[in-house]
Amino acid sequence: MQSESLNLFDEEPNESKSGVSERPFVVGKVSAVFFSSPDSFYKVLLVKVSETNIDWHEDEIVVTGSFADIKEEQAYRFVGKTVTHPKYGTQFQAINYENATPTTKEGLIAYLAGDEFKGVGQKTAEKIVALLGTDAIDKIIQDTSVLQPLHLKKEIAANLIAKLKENNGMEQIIIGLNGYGFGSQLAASIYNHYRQDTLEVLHKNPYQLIEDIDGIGFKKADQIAETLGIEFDAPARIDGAILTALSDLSRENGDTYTDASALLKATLALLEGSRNQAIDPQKVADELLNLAKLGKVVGEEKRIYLKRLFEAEWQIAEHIKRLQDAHESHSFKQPEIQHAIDFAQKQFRITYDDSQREALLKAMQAKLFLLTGGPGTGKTTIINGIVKAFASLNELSLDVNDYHDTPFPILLAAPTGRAAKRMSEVTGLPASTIHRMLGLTGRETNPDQETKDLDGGLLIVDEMSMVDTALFSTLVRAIPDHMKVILVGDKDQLPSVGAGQIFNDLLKSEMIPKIELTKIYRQDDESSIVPLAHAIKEGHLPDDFTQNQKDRSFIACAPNQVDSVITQVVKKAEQKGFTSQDIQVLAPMYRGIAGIDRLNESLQKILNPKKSARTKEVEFRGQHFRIGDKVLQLVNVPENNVFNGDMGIVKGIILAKDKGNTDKQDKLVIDFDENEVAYTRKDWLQITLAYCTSIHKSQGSEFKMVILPMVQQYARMLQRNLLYTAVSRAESLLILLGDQTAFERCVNNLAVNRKTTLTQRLITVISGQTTVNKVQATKEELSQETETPVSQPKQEVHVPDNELTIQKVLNKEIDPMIGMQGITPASFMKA
Ligand SMILES: Nc1ncnc2c1ncn2[C@@H]1O[C@H](COP(=O)(O)OP(=O)(O)OP(=O)(O)O)[C@@H](O)[C@H]1O
Repeated sequence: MQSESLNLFDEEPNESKSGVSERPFVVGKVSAVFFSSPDSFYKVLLVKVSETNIDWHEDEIVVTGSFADIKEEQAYRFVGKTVTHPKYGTQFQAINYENATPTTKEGLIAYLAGDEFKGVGQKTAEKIVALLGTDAIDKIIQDTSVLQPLHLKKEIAANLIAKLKENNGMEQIIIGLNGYGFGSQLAASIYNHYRQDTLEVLHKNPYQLIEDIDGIGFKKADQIAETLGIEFDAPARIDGAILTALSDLSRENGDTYTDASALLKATLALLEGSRNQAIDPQKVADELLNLAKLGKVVGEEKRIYLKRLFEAEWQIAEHIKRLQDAHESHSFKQPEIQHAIDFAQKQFRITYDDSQREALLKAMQAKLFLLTGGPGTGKTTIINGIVKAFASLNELSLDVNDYHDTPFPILLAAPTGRAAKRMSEVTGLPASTIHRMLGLTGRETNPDQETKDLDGGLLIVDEMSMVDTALFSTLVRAIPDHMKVILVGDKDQLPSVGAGQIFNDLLKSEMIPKIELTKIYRQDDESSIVPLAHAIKEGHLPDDFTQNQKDRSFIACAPNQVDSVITQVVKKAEQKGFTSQDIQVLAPMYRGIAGIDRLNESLQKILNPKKSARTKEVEFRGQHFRIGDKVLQLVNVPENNVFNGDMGIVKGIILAKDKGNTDKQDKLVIDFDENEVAYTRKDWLQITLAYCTSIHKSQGSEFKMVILPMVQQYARMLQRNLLYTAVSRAESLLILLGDQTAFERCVNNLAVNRKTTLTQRLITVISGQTTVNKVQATKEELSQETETPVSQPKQEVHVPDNELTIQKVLNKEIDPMIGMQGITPASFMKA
């Protein structure tokens, strides 16, 4: 059974005895499978060597690599290289393998007569081999009718064929994937996605993998394509590059669409960067048009969208309209609501000011309501008021113990675990992450992913500024008609990491009732942090910026001093009784002398030093983890109840060599608020040291003491919403340091608005007003339009050659309806 394996290996082949160069190989029976990864094809095998061309004089060798279902006592031929593992010594690292059994008649008979093939005994096996020879298996797989002359019982033949196909099918695929140089993890993702069609998809269009598999970029797909002989200007290659460029641009800039010239530039950079061959821009323009026809991208006016983001914006608008048009289970008259607000006031012993009262009234009257405000303006106070008033109007108990068999009727959610936890603390009610509430893992790639049905009368989502287009479209889709929805956030904070600026767009549309709270309450308690945050928001630094206050100070220093100044501040704070949990250093960038990586290294030395040579520690990608380290979770893993942005403490380190560690793997045990999670090495990518974290990752969290360096080296990161977000993370102490001009640069640099069209969609769908030429045309109008395309206004500006080509396409050929034939906004409604 020969496998197809392509030569993507970079190792030097060995010179064989015959003088023909041969790759290092080991042939032998597998005597034990030491380790088999549960979620990839990675395995560690012990192989009894029968033949090899490497310098090896022992009977057995450990072979590692990516293998399908390996059977003990079967022989395989492994191709790869020898490596020396620091702990386990010399091993053979297989890059590929093939089944070496059975090559002899006897071997094949014994194999077919084995337990696996029910009903096939020694006699039948002999007959099969006598008829079909030693390549019987290949013959049967290729054409099952070759078995007919043997008149086997129907079930026996069917089982034999199915088993052979199953064994060999998967094996062939893994062998094929190995041949393309995929690691075991990626091979598992690819196999799980395409199953038996894996190699067919890969051979037909390797660029398809970029769209379907996380972790496969253009370069990797292009490498495979090149080995398959796909030409540098093949349409599939250009399509792959356009789609990658479009998605990269939206990820880098947070935009939901891009323009032709940026897309063309990025596409050409990918194409020419990967194979160093010039491409005619007209070809890219032609393919863009083709992708639009196929519905993979959508062109509208001068905007080019990835289909999923285009649809997501429409879906959001349509679902918001659906929710606004529907009625709540019970609606209440104004005096009843006022009464409920008075009741809440009494309960909380507070007097709401006029705008807070208005917020409460509107929230209770509207089906959907937006609440925004800076720190300390009373957002949480209003959330509490809404919950109380809603419960009293609907005569609901707020005691969770009263709900045994029915779900709690008020849903509270936030985008991060920490924000959800805070929400739960301040309301005294259960709150969860949006992902968990929807039953999502956060790793979904399908935009139409099914979610849990939401149940209840009221949904409040906090920290809305962090919610991106993809998540929000999934969320609104899941909200039932009768549910009241309150979206709360601070519009001036950093926008979401993913594409879009949902909360800002919702506010800007003027289509949804909203209130902005501006009166600062926390100021009364002499805090100077909250007024600083508000001054930054308004675009200036207060006069006393550099003067030390009770709760805030500024230390001027050069970039190369940032590290040592922070270390000194932290040492002092520690002496004063602050723990590493209380102190949080925030910085905008990972790299550089004042970057997060460097600061984490220094902070770890102070807050959790290596006490002696015997201190247990593990190393991963340049970071050392010790017991007691503060770490940050970087991705959502709902199975373990840990989410992106959660902070934990390393509670245990279990080494592979430790006695009693049965699975022989290094493990870190991390405690997230009494939820202990074990991470094996392959999961360590999910965590990082967290003494210093990025400002983006700190969103939705607050810390007792925040230390914030700002230096000119942070360059393009120096933006107002970044500084504002960082400053408003501090609960009671804020230490600013660095270059005053860098702080000034932040406040003067209003972040550029992201390119999105949600506001337009909302206006179009809700008010029926047309803001975009064609998007709300009816189906009939659309079909007419496609016959007589509307030409776009000519561009007067001078554009370079490349851009001219694509502009030409945009102006003449891509009419606004591309990708929308037969589609109305209602088509984006997913029930
Ligand atoms: N009308 C009011 N009268 C008196 N105190 C108030 C009033 N509104 C809010 N406060 C108080 O002001 C402080 C800040 O309010 P709250 O925590 O609700 O603001 P926030 O907008 O949620 O702030 P942050 O976003 O920083 O968490 C709280 O101590 C709260 O009790």
